[in-house]
Amino acid sequence: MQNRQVRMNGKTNLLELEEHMYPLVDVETPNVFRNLFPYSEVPKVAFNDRIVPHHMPGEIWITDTTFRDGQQSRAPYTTDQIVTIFDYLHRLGGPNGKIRQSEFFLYSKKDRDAVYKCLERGYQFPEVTSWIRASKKDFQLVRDIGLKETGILVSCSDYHIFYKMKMTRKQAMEHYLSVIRECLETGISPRCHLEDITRADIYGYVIPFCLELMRLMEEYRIPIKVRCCDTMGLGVNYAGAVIPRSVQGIIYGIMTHAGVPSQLIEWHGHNDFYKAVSNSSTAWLYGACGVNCSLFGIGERTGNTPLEAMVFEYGQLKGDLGGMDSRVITELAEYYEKEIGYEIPERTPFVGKSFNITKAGIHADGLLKNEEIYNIFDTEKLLNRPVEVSVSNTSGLAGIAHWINTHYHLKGDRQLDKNCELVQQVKEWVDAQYEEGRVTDLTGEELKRAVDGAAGRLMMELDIEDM
Ligand SMILES: CC(C)C(=O)C(=O)O
Repeated sequence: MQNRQVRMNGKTNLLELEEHMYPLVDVETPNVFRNLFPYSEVPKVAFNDRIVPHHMPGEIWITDTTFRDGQQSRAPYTTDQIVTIFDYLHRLGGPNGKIRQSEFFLYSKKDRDAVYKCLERGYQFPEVTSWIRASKKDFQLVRDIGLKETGILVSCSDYHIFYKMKMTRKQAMEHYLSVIRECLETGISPRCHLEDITRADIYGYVIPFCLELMRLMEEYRIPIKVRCCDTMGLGVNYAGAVIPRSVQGIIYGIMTHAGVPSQLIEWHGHNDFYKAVSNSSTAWLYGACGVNCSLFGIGERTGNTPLEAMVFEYGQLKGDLGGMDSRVITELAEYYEKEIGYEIPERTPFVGKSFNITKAGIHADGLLKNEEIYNIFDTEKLLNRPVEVSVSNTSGLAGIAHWINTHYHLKGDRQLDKNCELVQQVKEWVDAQYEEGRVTDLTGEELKRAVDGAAGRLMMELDIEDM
């Protein structure tokens, strides 16, 4: 056992690093954890009931990969679109830089133009960072552009080391360390993307490798980040699950046994098993300061951790939004739909058209009495999206009354009661539509015409301000 001091950002952490306890285990044949990943069967979760303590850092943040992993899986954005989205991210992240960084490709002239334009904005946050091929020429490029940090791919499972790179663990480790050394020599801070960490040998490869990274960090006095990439979305957050699938087990090992400080640990999730959000929150809870996300979760296959979801995870874990302006999420959703032509599935939390629309009449009745009964929070205040009802054959009088009150901004004693004559007349019209065989919801335009018609017949002034 050996004591070692690691100094970061002027602070000194005395770490008792068990350096000799975690030598590289240079196996002859790949360990693909067949017991957990039988391939022709569903993956398995095994438990050893080792409980990892919570260790949420005082400050946590979000980093963005909309323009890297996000863009890998869709048609490229134009330079103008990138700059506009970057502006939105800046506003969303607020003055405390809760959206701390955004990463960009530097491959083509178009990629670099976008970087220059975003840098010209002069924002402190999100900090522009890069993703490159790991070569001396590209490190120089990062430096010439004026960036401080770059992502480097250091795939860590035997699936990648043996099958893709055709190397042994020792060869892969030596190769990565020489590339990272080159990066440090250029004065650029490396962000090491440990691809496929949830299928990697954590104590036989990942921790020995991270120990080496921490040695290099001491030698060069340049921060080295460790990004834990759950490439196939296989991470789980169940208490007592075994590594490499246990998110908390991975974070704990890297922090405690490899001595990587929390501010240099990031989680990058994928949503193959619907776990991207809960795994990212788990990474925060157990010691990672950063979670890497993309807007609306757009990313490879089933996507990445949706950035907008982590805004609300942040709020729930920390007690407030830390200065983030969550209403910008709605502006971004509108921008994606109208300007980029990306259709957000309507039931997507926080941004889909239906996320706070209730259809059942019985729920609408509750909403009419008090909107808190059927709304997750004040969606009008936090997202500029008032709770709504959509009108169909099941909406009933309450649903129709709620629709009119919302769409005509009728508040307080101007609100219509579900039993009033106007609501009854509109309901008769709605019922007639479905008796004639209609099977779809009524559109806002159709309802507005029906309401205006009924109000005219009743010579009623709704005294409204239309939406
Ligand atoms: C390419 C790697 C770094 C990645 O994004 C992932 O593992 O998901």
